[in-house]
Amino acid sequence: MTKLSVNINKIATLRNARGGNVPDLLKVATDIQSFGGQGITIHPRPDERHIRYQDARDLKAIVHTEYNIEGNPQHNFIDLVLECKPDQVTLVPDAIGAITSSAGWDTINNQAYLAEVIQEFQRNGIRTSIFVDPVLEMIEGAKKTGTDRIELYTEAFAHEYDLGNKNGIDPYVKAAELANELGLGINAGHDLSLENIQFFKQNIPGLLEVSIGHALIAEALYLGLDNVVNMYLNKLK
Ligand SMILES: CC(=O)[C@@H](O)[C@H](O)COP(=O)(O)O
Ligand SMILES: NCC(=O)COP(=O)(O)O
Repeated sequence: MTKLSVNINKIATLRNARGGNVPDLLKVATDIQSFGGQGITIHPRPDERHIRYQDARDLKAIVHTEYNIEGNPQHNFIDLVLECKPDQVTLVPDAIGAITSSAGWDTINNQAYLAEVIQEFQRNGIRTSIFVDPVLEMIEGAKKTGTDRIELYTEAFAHEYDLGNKNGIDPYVKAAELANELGLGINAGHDLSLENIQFFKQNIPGLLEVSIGHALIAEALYLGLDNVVNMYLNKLK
């Protein structure tokens, strides 16, 4: 089974545009779970342009499905995650001020650093996942960090799929096969959508979880949040 974790960054973007509490992030997270969403993902960025650190704390009491916090493990982020104790932390090598995530970890050059941070989270009972490109050396490197899971960075797949090129899945299939062989759990995310999710799910062996935000919230403008969550759940069966 592949779990759907809904990334609610864009709800916070909308809220922050007016400085009040509309839409109410905590209510949206509650509703997504009652609609069937199997997890909530947030990616607090250092400038707090969408998710604020206080949101991460407040969500702890609200998320009764799987709580996943993503981010670059700088000191403030590490402290926040250790305080919130989510079910899972996903480490992403974002540059400060990056518009969005744009690359996976170099798991070879950052191996010692990642291993140290991962151990700290695991000691605190938090499952770890690290964001990686579908490159075999990087999957092997991920294994050596001790992480529980990897998150395959799916932007390249989504881009190729949009262009009508289904071969864009090939590196992801090879990466997933290797991850399965090595005993790494597999998550995936970035630019997944109602258009491409079923093809991705059907081709990736052992896909445990997808986190989807940007497209899902945009689709909900036309189709409604309840409906969209259930459309994803059907495609992930
Ligand atoms: C790791 C990943 O691919 C997504 O979480 C992405 O980082 C979303 O962040 P933004 O909503 O800030 O674009
Ligand atoms: N980890 C990926 C994620 O949470 C959502 O990415 P996107 O759907 O907003 O591109």
